Formats: sequence, structure tokens, C-alpha cells
Amino acid sequence: MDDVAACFEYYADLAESLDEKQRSPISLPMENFKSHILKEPIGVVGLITPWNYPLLMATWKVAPSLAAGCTAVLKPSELASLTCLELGAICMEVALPPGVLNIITGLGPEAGAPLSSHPHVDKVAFTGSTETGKRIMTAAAQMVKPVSLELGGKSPLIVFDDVDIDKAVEWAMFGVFANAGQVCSATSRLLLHEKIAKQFLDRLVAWAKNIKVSDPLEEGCRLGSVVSEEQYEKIKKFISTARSEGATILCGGARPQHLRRGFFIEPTIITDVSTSMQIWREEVFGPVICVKEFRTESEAVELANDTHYGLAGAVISNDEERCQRISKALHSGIVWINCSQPTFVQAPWGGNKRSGFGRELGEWGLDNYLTIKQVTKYCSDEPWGWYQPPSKL
Ligand SMILES: NC(=O)c1ccc[n+]([C@@H]2O[C@H](COP(=O)([O-])OP(=O)(O)OC[C@H]3O[C@@H](n4cnc5c(N)ncnc54)[C@H](O)[C@@H]3O)[C@@H](O)[C@H]2O)c1
Ligand SMILES: N=C(N)NCCCC=O
Repeated sequence: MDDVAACFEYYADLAESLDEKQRSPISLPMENFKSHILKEPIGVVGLITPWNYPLLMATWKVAPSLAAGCTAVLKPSELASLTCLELGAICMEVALPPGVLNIITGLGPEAGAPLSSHPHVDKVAFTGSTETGKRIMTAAAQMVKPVSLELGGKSPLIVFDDVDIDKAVEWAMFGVFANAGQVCSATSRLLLHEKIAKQFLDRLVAWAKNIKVSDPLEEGCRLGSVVSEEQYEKIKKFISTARSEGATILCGGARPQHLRRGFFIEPTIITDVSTSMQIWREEVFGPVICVKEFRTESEAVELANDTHYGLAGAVISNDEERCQRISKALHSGIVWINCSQPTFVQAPWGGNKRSGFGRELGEWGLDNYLTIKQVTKYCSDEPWGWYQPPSKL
């Protein structure tokens, strides 16, 4: 909730500085022309959002689109619509003019799809799965409608042999067990330098077993249930497929014994993974991490980039130059050094490859909802002189 409020405050400030930036001049090579730009709202925007962080994901779109001067139609996930409806109630309370923010609930094909194909919706901003992203892009293409897509990921975390093991273990856990792993940028592929792999995994298992798995309303809870039965079954299937493909479930993999009800899954660590396995290639969106070892920096980078996704990547090492090299080498929109997941409204957020395109947050998040117009004026008293004037006989 703090992040939601901070996001609205941040874009309220950017809306004001946008006014100051209007009419900024473009320098031209001819003196008899003057040019400036106008940043204008793109129009009516369709905002389609997922169920993980349901209000925050909606806010990342609602706040900048309204700050840009757009009107918006928000379609939250059918699995988690209530906080967005509450946002609507707050907008009414603060007298946002009717029609500026519209919220429609419903299933994707019924309530979401019409936004991507509607001729009066000028842009669609989508966060969700890669499969749905493709559908939205296809529908929008028929109208040549711009889209921005924040899709899934299978982000790597690379740990070198010069680190403080316990500190690195904690970031590895935060990277994939926070929010029960239902985080698009979760660092769900752990790459360990072979020299520390055994020691690291021993510590990781010990820390993971120490996580309090409970009803999130209980004091000290660090892992709650996943969102739905469907998601629960999907995650269990990923784990059983990994096992049948020959991987080792080093820890977790099942329902915690003390929780008979609810869609709870233990923090799960999977080793003996090969790059052809499903668990290495596909997004789980659950508290499941898979592990591989590497020997050299170039091998680590190659493994890290061995994915169709490109949302985030992380590296933990005490060698600053190595971290800088790896930041450049990773094919992702976000790189974390010596941490995983911290997210700031000021910094751009988004992916490459099948993790989508476009950037949310920061000034880039506002640009998503603006279109740029050039205004160019001829300011000489002389005629243009390209054609011969008809002779005045
Ligand atoms: N990159 C990011 O910033 C980010 C953030 C959060 C979640 N995600 C991704 O979201 C996914 C999980 O969320 P999900 O299960 O809600 O995704 P989803 O793609 O199933 O649904 C997302 C939204 O799209 C709607 N939708 C479904 N079909 C549609 C269609 N044909 N046309 C228009 N809208 C349609 C849904 O109703 C929902 O509101 C994961 O893959 C995750 O990685 C990405
Ligand atoms: N740390 C935060 N707030 N992460 C949000 C990640 C959104 C993607 O699912």
C-alpha cells in the first residue's frame, strides 16, 4: 500500500513538471523556421492487469496515464478485482471527474479482449502472461494500436565465490520466495560458482526450512498460500515434471505438514537441472528455485541468457568490475547487483525478448501515455520562393 501511495504522489509531481516541459524548442539548421514539441495525452487507454500485486500493478498504469492527461479503462484480473474497485471508490470520494477512470471487471476474453480491438481505445497497456500478451498484440495490430507489454520472466541470479554466503542466501530467498514466488521478476534460476555451490546449498536449505509458512495474517509470516487452486496445481505439476525429467527436489516440493487447508507450497529448491528441462525454461510463478553450477564468468553469462525471457537478472559478487561487465552482458531490462527485487518508482521497469517491451515507472512510465507532436513555424517575411510567381502582365 505504501508503494501504491508513493506511485500516485510521484506521478502527481511529474504531471506538474510535464507542464513546464511543454513547448521545448528543437534547434533547426535554418533560421527561418522555428520548431517546438508538444507532449499530448495519447487518448483513451485500456489498462489490463494481473492478479499478483493487483492494486500495485494497476497503479503503475493508472497513475501515469491520468498524470499524462489520458482517460483510462482499467480491467483488473478476475482473480483479484476488489482492491481496484476500492481505488474507484476513492476516486469518487476525491471527486475525480466521472469518466476519467473507468473500471470494468470480468474475464479476459469478455472484458479484456474488447479493449484491445476497440476502435476508440487509443492504446493498450498490459501486464500478464506472454500468451495473453501475444493475443493482445495481435488484436491491437488490426487497428495499428500501440501496446506496451510487461510479461513473464525466468530471471537468473548469479552468485560468485567471493561473497558472504549468508547475505547472498537471503537475497536468493527474497528473489524467489517473497510473495510466494508470484513475482514477474522473480530470480527463479540460481547460478552458483562451483567452489561455493555445496556450502551455499546447505545454507539455502537451512534458511528455507526456517521460513515461517502460515496464514499471512499471522505475525512473522514470510510465505503464504498461492493465489488459487489452479495455480497450486500448476506449481505442483512443475515440480513433478522436474522430478520425472531427472532433477532432484533438494528441499520442499509439497504442502507443509502443519497446513492441511489452503494452497500452500513449501519453499522448493531443485538441483541436478539441465537446460533442456521445463523447470529451467518455463516460468513457474511459485516458490520454486532451480539451481545450476558454473565455473567461469562467461559460462555464467551464457547460462543466464539461456532463456526466451528478458525481464530481470541479478549478480552477487564483491568484484565491482565483474558486476559492471555482467550488467552489460545480461539481456534483460533490469539488473540487480548484490540484491534481488528492490523496486523503485523512479527507475524504469520492463523487459526484453518475450518479457515484452515498453517501460513503466519513472519518466518512461509517463511517456507510455504521451504522444509527441512537432509544431514547426515558418517565421520569415520572405516568400518561400520554390515556384515562379505567374508574371504580372
Ligand atoms: N512484467 C511485469 O511487470 C509483470 C508483473 C506482474 C505479472 N506479470 C506476469 O503476469 C502473469 C500472471 O498473471 P495472470 O495469470 O493474471 O496473467 P494473464 O495473462 O492470465 O491475465 C492478465 C490479465 O489479462 C486478462 N486477459 C486474459 N485473456 C485476455 C485476452 N484474450 N484479451 C485481453 N485480456 C485478457 C486477464 O483477465 C487479466 O486481467 C505471469 O506470467 C507474470 O510473469 C508480469
Ligand atoms: N518489489 C515489488 N513491488 N515488485 C513488484 C513486482 C511486480 C511484478 O510482478
